[in-house]
Amino acid sequence: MPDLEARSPWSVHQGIHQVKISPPRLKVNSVIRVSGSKSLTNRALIIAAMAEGISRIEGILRSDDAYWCIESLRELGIDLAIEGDTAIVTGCGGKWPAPRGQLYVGAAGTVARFLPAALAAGQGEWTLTGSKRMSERPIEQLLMALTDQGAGLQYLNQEHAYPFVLQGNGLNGGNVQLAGNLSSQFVSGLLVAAPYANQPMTIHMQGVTVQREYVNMTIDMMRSFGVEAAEDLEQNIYHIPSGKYSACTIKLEPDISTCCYFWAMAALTEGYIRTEGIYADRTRQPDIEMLEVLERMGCTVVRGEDGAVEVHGTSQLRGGFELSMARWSDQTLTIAAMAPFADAPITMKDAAHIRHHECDRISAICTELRKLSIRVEEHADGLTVYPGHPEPALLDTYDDHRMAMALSLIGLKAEGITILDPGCISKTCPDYFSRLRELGAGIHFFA
Ligand SMILES: O=C(O)C1=C[C@@H](OP(=O)(O)O)[C@@H](O)[C@H](O)C1
Ligand SMILES: C=C(OP(=O)(O)O)C(=O)O
Repeated sequence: MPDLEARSPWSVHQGIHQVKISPPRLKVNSVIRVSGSKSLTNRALIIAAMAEGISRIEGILRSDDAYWCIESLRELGIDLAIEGDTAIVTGCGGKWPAPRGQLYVGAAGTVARFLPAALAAGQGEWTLTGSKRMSERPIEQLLMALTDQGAGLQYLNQEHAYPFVLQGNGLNGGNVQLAGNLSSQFVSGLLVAAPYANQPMTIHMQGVTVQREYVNMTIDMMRSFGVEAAEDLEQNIYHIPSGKYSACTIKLEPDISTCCYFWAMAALTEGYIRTEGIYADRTRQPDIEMLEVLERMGCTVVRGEDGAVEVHGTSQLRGGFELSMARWSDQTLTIAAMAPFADAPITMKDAAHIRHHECDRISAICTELRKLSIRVEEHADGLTVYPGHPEPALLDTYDDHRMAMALSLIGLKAEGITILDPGCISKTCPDYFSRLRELGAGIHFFA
């Protein structure tokens, strides 16, 4: 059952239980403007809230994940105005105006993992709660590190999990050990808060950090607000000097994870999609890797100097390869949805940690592809999908926006695809189905 409490006032399709997607009569052919990156939006909002001065963040994402970030910051006493897709944030210099409060993070991993460290750097006591799924997602390694750094933690249900009461006593700084094998968000959260520690901090990462590009996005955002964190890949450490963020005006890149669905639509329908505002050779967003895979599948991709990306689809998608999703695992589901239409099997691996995302994504996508009579093999860290003709089916989406958006792609090529709980897309892309309709797909909602 979806946790509807996590659907914010910015969510859509309330009371709609199913949506049937039918293939467009014509090939998609459109220019798409995608909203700001969810990951960049929540980084910029939290850092701006900690900064000295008033920041202007242009191109924010208006979705559930951003909404709960904004609401949490307002609950902390931050003066935060939203004008269209611009946020004006009056920073507190690391001293949260409201030293007590109830913070709800929804289903947003970025808020759930970034806020605790930012609070621990301050003084106060707050109760943090989240969606049902958030209480099942890993956060122990981060909370252990914060405890070592001086935070007080009282768990209200399961140990080392949401919900909990956090007492901020300031961060000690110095050496911190942290693992990144379950999520890159733990180190991102600690990095964001580290400048406000009582002394410079050195984070010693233990082993491999998944989706490490997101940590680079964090470091870049910190730099935009005036703090330079140093990364030593050899020693697997991050060193953060003491300091404060300075307010700035920043324009956020579009969300490339969302762009991937539209690029996939061109691939699947032998159509054409142009997105703008993305400099493919400069972005840190790891899902940009999708473009190379679309080329490998036979599409033509143009990476414009002007920030335009064009994807031209092909009559027959090519398969017969294996992909490591370690760097860009959010697109595992998108690739899996396209794979039945390739001419040979596609294997995705190195994505075990997505079993801890909005749902156990490997198990979920295998289950739903089998409902479509697609042959699929589940592996501990991924899956192999074989070519096939999806049969009509009613598909579950597990309260997971990426399950809903990926499975909907199948409806652009196969008849009879209906998915449950379309509103779950509100986590990062509330206008997804209206966009699909604009592109010519048949979209029929059922209460
Ligand atoms: O830091 C971020 O903005 C994100 C990090 C990744 O999570 P994990 O590192 O937990 O896989 C990614 O899947 C998520 O969509 C956004
Ligand atoms: C895993 C995701 O989000 P988060 O971890 O930020 O909730 C996602 O958007 O696919």
